[in-house]
Amino acid sequence: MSLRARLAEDPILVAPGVYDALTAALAAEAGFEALYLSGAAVAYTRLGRPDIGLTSATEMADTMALIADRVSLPVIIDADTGFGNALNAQRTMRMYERAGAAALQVEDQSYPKRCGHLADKSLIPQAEMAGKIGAMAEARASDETLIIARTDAIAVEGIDAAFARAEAYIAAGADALFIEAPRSGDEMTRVAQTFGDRIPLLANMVEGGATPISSAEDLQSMGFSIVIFPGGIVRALAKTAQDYYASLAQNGSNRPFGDRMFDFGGLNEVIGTPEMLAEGRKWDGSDG
Ligand SMILES: C[C@](O)(C(=O)O)[C@H](CC(=O)O)C(=O)O
Repeated sequence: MSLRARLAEDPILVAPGVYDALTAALAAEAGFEALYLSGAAVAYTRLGRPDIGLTSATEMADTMALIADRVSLPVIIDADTGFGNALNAQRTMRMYERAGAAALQVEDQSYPKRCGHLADKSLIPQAEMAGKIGAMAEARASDETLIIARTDAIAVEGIDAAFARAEAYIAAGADALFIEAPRSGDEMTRVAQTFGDRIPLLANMVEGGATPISSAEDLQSMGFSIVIFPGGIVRALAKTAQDYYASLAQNGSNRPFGDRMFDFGGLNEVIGTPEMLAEGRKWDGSDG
């Protein structure tokens, strides 16, 4: 089923954040139907730096291609601002589509952008963003590659302006809508009531961010069609890594941490080592 068709159906699509082929494989194994390749998670892990527009389109496209080579799930990729004007956004669309993305999320921040849950954001004009969406729609090779239009206007211009921008982005051809960082349950409900029955709506759950955390079930009953948990995996892994290194530094051994980590065989199972070695033997001429 195409992502577009899936978004028209219940239940809400839960797309966990991933940032490389390993996290994508683990999320696929857990049974998710789609993945979210988070720009924040790539900045956190590849650069060890915040989500403030430092990562490049090429780094994201490379990551996307590695994930598409490893898992066959649809991937929603964070295209940030499209990395410039409409022409840059068209190039980003073509690159990400070739790398295997099923949907691109593009936002109306001015460059350099920042995480939607940080202060001091700024926006490009509404008409310029509408043009960017139209340009991306024209550049895509397949109409099944979805454009998820994000507005960051709530924190900058207020919720009414955010809704006006969202209307313009729908008119420009957005396939789904992402109104970033509603600040209360009440604002979440307003977003859902205004748009939920007209276009697939995305909810963004950032632990400790501006929006109260709700369960997928509650978001579905509000009227949302997709929920992403973009950075949760990095927050979970970073905490484990910090504890792991502290334990190793203190003990000079991994033994005290043993019940919190895979051993050699355990990780090999996860990454498919037995299957790959068997596949290699099938082709290496050793079977006679
Ligand atoms: C969705 C997001 O664009 C991302 O990069 O994953 C971020 C999430 C985050 O910073 O945790 C966002 O701007 O909300």
